[in-house]
Amino acid sequence: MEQVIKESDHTKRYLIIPSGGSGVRMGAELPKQYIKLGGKTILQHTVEAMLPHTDFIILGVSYDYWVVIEDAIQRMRLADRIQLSVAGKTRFDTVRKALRTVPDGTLVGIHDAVRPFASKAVVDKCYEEAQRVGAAVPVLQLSESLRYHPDEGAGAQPSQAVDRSRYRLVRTPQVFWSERIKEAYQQPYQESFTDDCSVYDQLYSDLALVPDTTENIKITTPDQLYWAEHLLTTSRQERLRLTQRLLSSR
Ligand SMILES: C[C@](O)(CO)[C@H](O)COP(=O)(O)O
Repeated sequence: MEQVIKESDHTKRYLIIPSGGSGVRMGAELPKQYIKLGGKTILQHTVEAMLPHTDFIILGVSYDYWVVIEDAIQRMRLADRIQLSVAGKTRFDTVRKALRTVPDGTLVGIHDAVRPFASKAVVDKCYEEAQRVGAAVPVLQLSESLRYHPDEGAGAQPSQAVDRSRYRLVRTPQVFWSERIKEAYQQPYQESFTDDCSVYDQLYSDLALVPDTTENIKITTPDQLYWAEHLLTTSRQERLRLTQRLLSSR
């Protein structure tokens, strides 16, 4: 008999962190998730930040870093809640492989290895909203103007201003009913799949947008390392206090 999965079944929280990327945009010798900030790799910061909000974490790791990561995990608290899965050649392959280990009828988030600053409130809200509607993603409103830039080349149209209020920047963790995103990841890869929602969109339209905080940056380029170091060395309370002081200064 076919198993019927209800909305209320989606309570267990899985999280996949694809960590097989090479990080060419950072221009460092190591992939960006293995750069150290405050004595720990960015990946370790991300795992430590996400563990309290999830039941199981699956790290998609390439064979080159397998032993090092396994060793780092052994020394972490709650190591039994983390498992490794072999990374593929692309992010899409890595997520597809890791999804094989996730049971149906659960919630599964997919989160960038280089986003260690997702807030507790936003992560919880993404899992809660995904449980309710099927999928949820943190997004940020734009505070700068936006232009549409058509393809270059002969006969190209000029660039155009667009209405920024209709657009959102898309962040992670992106959370789904596991059976839905597993089904979506059965599709062949397309270039338009820049994140997991774009894979999900092909089959489903139920997706909640959760307002994100600006701090949940993806550490991609060298200048973002400064921000990351600052965010890691000050607590949220300290930053709020400083902001209040600056706002009230004359
Ligand atoms: C998933 C993502 O962070 C959403 O904004 C983004 O698409 C990842 O991009 P990358 O080029 O794979 O780092």
